[in-house]
Amino acid sequence: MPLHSTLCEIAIYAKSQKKNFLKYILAVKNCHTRLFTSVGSFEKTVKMDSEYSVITEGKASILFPQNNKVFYNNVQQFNRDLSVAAIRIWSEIFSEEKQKKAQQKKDSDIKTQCNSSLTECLHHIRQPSKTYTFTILEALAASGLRSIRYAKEISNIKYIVANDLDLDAVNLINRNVEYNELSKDFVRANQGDACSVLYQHRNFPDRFDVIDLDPYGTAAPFIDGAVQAVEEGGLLCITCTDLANLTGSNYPEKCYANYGSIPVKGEFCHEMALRILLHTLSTSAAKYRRHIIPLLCCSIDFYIRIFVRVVTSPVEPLAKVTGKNSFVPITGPIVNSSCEHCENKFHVGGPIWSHSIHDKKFVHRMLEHIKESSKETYQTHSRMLGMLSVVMEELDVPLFHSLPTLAGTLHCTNPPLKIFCSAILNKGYKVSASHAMPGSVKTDAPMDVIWDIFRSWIQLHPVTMKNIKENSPARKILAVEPSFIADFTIHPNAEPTSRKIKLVRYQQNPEKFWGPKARATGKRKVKDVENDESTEQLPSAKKKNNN
Ligand SMILES: C[S@@+](CC[C@H](N)C(=O)[O-])C[C@H]1O[C@@H](n2cnc3c(N)ncnc32)[C@H](O)[C@@H]1O
Repeated sequence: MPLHSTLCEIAIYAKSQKKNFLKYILAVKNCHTRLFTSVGSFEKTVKMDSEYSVITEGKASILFPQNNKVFYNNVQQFNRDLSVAAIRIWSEIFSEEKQKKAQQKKDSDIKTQCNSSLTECLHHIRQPSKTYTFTILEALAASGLRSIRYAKEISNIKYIVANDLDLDAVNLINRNVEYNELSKDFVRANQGDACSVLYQHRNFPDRFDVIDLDPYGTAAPFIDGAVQAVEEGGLLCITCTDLANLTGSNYPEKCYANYGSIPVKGEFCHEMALRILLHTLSTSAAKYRRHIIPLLCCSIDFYIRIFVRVVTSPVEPLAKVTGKNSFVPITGPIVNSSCEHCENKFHVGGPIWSHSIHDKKFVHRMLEHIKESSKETYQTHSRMLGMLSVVMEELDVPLFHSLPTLAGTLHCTNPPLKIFCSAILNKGYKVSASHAMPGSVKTDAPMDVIWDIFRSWIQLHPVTMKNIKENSPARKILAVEPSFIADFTIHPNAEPTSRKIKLVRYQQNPEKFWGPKARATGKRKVKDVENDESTEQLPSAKKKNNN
């Protein structure tokens, strides 16, 4: 039977079985070494001699070497879905800003022209508003999947440079561009060191409007180039997977060498990792009279991903402003060498970015866009909705507490999250969860209020003091009478809407052995702890070193 009629039969069968044609072909590839497929008017040859498999993600179908030589990690689909949505929303805002500027210029031109000629005036009024196109650099592009998704799923792109150091990767990008029927002028495969490419494009008008850095491990070597090569108001999208360094699981020197900051081990370490990366970006940008505006910064699975705008401005909010052009240095340190509550020694960490890590207006717009989109557009749709909803609810204060750790310090039972949050709210403070950890407590309540709530809790649920060592933090904290008795009555805002309506707030393990391609060591356990969050089922407190 001729090959093309065999293929037709396969296609009809695949359709009747609601199977993806290409995936189905893959399943029968062992029967055929060479298949011709026709997609629309485009005829292409797919070599199916077990060298390649086809992976479909979003609107892109990627030929991917079976021997896994060029990096593909399907668990990162959430990263790519989120990036498509973020770039889409950023590009709308970028275009609106440009249109507004153009409109202002037009208005002033009209004013001038109308004074001289009515025809000129009408000509100006009738000019349609321009659509702004933008450029993207994916500096470490591997198979080109991400660039091809951007090309197919985001409007108004002028062109994309998909760069990789590895020649095999560049050949594969070219093959995939062709396979997806995109022009090589639209998605331009380029072989080069990401740093060189960034430095070659650091001056106007060669800069890129969007730069995506998605390396193995740390993005630190590329940051200096990226903050220069991004256009005014442009977008940096950065992944770092070196969380062992950023969270202090390795030697702190490694993090200091890469990011100029010391990590602190603690339950908040993943948010601290985000703030360390933002600190590095902001200090790098400051060298070039630029500063960063974080739009969305997320701790996800085994990596962090941030979306940040870069603008030119000499202002760095480091000193106290006392008048126009007059500053005094900030004062400090604001703490002693040991803790006033438990008398333990303070550990030094940072410096970190202490301003907002999300722009809520941006996140809201992104969330609205995702709600209007379907699971076909974003296969990780429910997770996107869940995470961004938690981000929207997140309080704008740095870092957070973990209830089990606080309870562990005092050797008491975990207060249910809802009851503990109610006590904070009833005392007049704000509270939320953090997207970075299930069961987290983000609050503007000071530490003495937190310990007083625990002291009140312990009055209702006493601890066995004989089990607590002398001179332990627990003894010191519990020796103090609470300055108020906490009100544990359930507060109407103690349960966030995202939990009430049962969104996927925190991710379950996406698949067996998930993580960075080289299996992570000491990786975080991320499980769906929705139930854990609501009542007493929080992860049990670690009985550690405190007594
Ligand atoms: C994690 S993969 C990129 C995955 C890709 N962004 C995606 O979403 O599918 C990292 C890639 O960076 C490339 N690479 C490593 N060092 C590089 C450098 N200095 N310049 C350019 N590419 C580099 C590797 O060859 C590899 O293909």
